[in-house]
Amino acid sequence: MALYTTFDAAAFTRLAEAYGLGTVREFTGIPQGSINTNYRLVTASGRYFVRHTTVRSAEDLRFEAELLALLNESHFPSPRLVSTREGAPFLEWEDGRVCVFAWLVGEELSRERLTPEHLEALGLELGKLHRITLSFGGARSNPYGPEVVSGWLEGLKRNPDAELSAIAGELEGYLARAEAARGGLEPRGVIHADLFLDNVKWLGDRVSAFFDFEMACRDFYALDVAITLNAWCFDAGTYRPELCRALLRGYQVERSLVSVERESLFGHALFGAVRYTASRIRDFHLSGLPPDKLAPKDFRTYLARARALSQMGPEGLRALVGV
Ligand SMILES: Nc1ncnc2c1ncn2[C@@H]1O[C@H](COP(=O)(O)OP(=O)(O)O)[C@@H](O)[C@H]1O
Ligand SMILES: N[C@@H](CCOP(=O)(O)O)C(=O)O
Repeated sequence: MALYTTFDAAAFTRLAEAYGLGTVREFTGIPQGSINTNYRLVTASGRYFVRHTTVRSAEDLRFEAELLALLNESHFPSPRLVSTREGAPFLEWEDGRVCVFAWLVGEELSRERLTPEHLEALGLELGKLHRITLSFGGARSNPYGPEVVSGWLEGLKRNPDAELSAIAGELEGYLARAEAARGGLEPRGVIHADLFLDNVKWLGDRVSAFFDFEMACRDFYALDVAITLNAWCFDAGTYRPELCRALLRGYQVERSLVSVERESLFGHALFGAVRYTASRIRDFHLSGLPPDKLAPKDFRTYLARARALSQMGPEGLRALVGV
């Protein structure tokens, strides 16, 4: 979320009043995240995660709130969104919209600690998410689909930094290859769309929550699997086969990939690698915020994924992940 805006005690007092949270005790900015401003808020009634957005629409926030309500009802490990006193899922506040979540317990895992057991558990929960949300009626298309990513690359090609401009050209080639290798009549439904290490809390070896559902939308299930694979199973320039296989093993306990999804996995992974290389260049590399306000995320590690995928090709990826 980062810290794009600073809020003072008076603003948090107004917020606590609107939500009925009791007296404000402390509030601290959180530099992690990307496009929102986040705070940890402690009041007389407990600890909360406060997310202020200037980007998301009321419809986006309603989709997220309704999805979280279904996940909570289904006992899926997910955040509890706190409603305002008037029962609304968000509030127009400080020139944007704010959501308040109960503070989550657990810890985020670092890459060095990941084991196949973690990936199997993660895959299982991702499969459950896809299964549970079959009954969800909300509509939201992917805000970061191929047309949007292509527009980002167009813009980056005009960047005065020759290296960035050359990378944008390289990414356009990967995007075209990805688009040719995915899609068609693939199963679609509700996906998280941003399942990175810093969006999952763990209690021991158990997933205690998937969170940050702000990018959740309707798109290909296999894209969610591929985004997760890229995020969790690539380290020091290479995909780790034992982690990839464990992720797919866990996922398929809940939901088997159909043949067209196995074939498209490469296209989704390459698309995901391009999309996150480009968004990291835009949101982090070019942001201008110092690290105490925006914890940096390296676009080169995503470029490395795109290059590795491009080299291995569809059959190489299928062999690697065992599908
Ligand atoms: N409900 C929560 N409880 C505790 N910590 C949270 C909660 N939501 C987010 N965080 C922390 O804040 C960080 C940034 O949140 P995140 O939702 O990923 O931001 P962004 O949407 O900007 O990427 C997370 O990595 C996590 O450490
Ligand atoms: N997960 C993305 C950036 C989006 O930030 P998040 O904090 O909302 O996950 C990345 O790592 O590039």
